Amino acid sequence: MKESNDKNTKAINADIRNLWSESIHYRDQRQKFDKADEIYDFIIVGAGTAGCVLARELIYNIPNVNILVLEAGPPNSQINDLMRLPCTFPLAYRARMVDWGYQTEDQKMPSIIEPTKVLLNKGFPYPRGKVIGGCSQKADYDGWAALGPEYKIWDYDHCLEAFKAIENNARKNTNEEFKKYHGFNGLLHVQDSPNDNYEIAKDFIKVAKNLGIPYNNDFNGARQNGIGKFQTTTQDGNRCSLADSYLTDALKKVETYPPLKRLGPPYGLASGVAKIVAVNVKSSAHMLNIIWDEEKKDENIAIGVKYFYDGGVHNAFIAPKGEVIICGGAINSAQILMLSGIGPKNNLEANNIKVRKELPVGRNLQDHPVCTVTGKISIPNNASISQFNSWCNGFKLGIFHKGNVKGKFPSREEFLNENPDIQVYVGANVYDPIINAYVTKQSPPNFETVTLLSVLNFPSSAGHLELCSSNSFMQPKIFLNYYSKSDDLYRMMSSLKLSREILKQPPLSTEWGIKELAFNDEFGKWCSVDNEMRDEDWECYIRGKSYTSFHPCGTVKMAPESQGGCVNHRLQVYGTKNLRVVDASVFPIIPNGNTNAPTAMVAWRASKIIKDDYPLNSKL
Ligand SMILES: Cc1cc2nc3c(=O)[nH]c(=O)nc-3n(C[C@H](O)[C@H](O)[C@H](O)COP(=O)(O)OP(=O)(O)OC[C@H]3O[C@@H](n4cnc5c(N)ncnc54)[C@H](O)[C@@H]3O)c2cc1C
Repeated sequence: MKESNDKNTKAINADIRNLWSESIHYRDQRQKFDKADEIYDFIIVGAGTAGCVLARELIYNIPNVNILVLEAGPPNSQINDLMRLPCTFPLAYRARMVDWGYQTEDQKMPSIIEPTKVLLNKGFPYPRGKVIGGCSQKADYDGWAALGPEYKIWDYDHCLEAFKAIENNARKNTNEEFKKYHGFNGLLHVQDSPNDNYEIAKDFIKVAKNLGIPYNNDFNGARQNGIGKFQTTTQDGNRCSLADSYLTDALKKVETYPPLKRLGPPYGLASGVAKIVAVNVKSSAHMLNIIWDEEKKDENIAIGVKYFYDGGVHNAFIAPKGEVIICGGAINSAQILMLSGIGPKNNLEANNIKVRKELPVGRNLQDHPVCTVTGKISIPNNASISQFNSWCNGFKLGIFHKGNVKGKFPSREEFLNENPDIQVYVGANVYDPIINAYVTKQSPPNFETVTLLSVLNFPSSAGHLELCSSNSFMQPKIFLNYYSKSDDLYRMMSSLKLSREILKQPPLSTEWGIKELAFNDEFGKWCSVDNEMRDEDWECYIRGKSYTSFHPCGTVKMAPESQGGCVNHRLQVYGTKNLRVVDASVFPIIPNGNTNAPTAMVAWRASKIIKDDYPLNSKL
């Protein structure tokens, strides 16, 4: 008898699952909910990296909950392969539909080399994914843990456990050392670049070796310095979105609680007898602000969210024990809190927003600035051209080194230092905005380029955000403050000097005929004397050509309140109840590497914390 009941329940669940996935497939989320239906255990705002991981981990690990995920952008299926190919993603983020279209502010700054002069950091487009799916060092996370005794849950060992839990590394024949640092059963797919055994890559490695840069076959292992091939978050050569993996998996769980009995054909589901245990994703649903419990005004209890969807404003509420979890990314999470009355007093009052809790939300904006050196290739024979073209599929090689704080060419010790602070991407016909603008104007482009793109992985400078309206559709002002601290400028300068030197070395300069571009030619004139770049020329070059590596974070800093924190070690917003922020905005210190995996790591760790707090809440 029990067995037949179980079978019935399974059949019903399968039916519900099919209906559910069909409705998601057609984005048919337009059914009207009445207020009673708009109650969820968790409301997650934002289906980017963090939101997708969190939704999946919560639905599988906390029994019998339902989750609403609100995402302002469209489902990622709408832009298909543009998003998925490693080489075309720069085109995807220019697609208005999937980008918030942000722009950073122009900033005048005193020159560091010649303090009497004022130089301009020009504003530039600041892409932030608006779509479903929207390597670090030990020292990074031990730095987080050093914020206080209770922050130990964010030390390197805890974070490594989370990194390994989310990773699905496809490398074959791995040794014990590799297994110490990598996971093989998670949903974040990671693989070596396919078909990357190109002669030009080998020549870059040879040149680097001659300059004293060691080879590194795993930047995400024990040691980060050296030159080597990147592993990327791709599966079968396509970029791997967390929506494809984590959110899709989350949507597979659809059950009822308590389990339903089949009452009669076709489904016989009596209304009101059960709750659907599932993740409900609403795309094109823009959260406006938090709904607070007005009866207990002083306690700042979040009870739900207000959002714009399907042409109207809707409310969604949380059930007892429930939480609102903001995963809107470093710009939007800060903006959402500020719009809801949590932030710097002056800025909120200037925008007629009632201050509920004064916190430095939007400060501590950290990012990895990028600057490039590009060379033009004169391919010696046709065979190499085709080989070169196939190498153009994204960035293949990385060089990690310590930058020189006096701006000099890095020393051998700096190459051997195992805590590098600069990452150089090497790629062909890739993203150098100035050169690309010229090359793409020509049809077909009449030359090939190779770009070395230096990223300041551990910047000292921090920027901030400012709200300029209480309208949630208006972008906040973004002040990046790149190179406001001198060591940032000098370290970047040292890396660009290295890149320039690499391109001058044979066989790159001889067999590949590489000649640097845009230092003193029709594409750019930066040398004030002959072909020499003096430090003042480098400063103008760096301020004039730098842009973002798309890694903003830190604007809702996790730290004790006395140290400028906005959320505590459990990611709860100070001075509020039922409200957490889980995404790149909580990083207290920017990770010394790309930010996607660390964000997924934070979300995975947060899911454990939220699970631990869930039964505790119920006793209150
Ligand atoms: C073009 C580009 C390329 C990148 N490439 C890499 C890379 O190669 N490697 C790497 O490691 N990192 C890369 N990054 C960085 C990485 O994507 C981010 O660090 C990571 O996505 C941050 O995750 P998040 O969850 O904090 O925010 P996001 O992934 O940005 O997610 C936030 C989500 O919240 C939604 N949202 C915001 N506000 C609202 C609202 N009011 N209502 C509803 N929904 C809202 C947004 O639309 C978005 O989907 C790249 C970023 C960009 C923009």
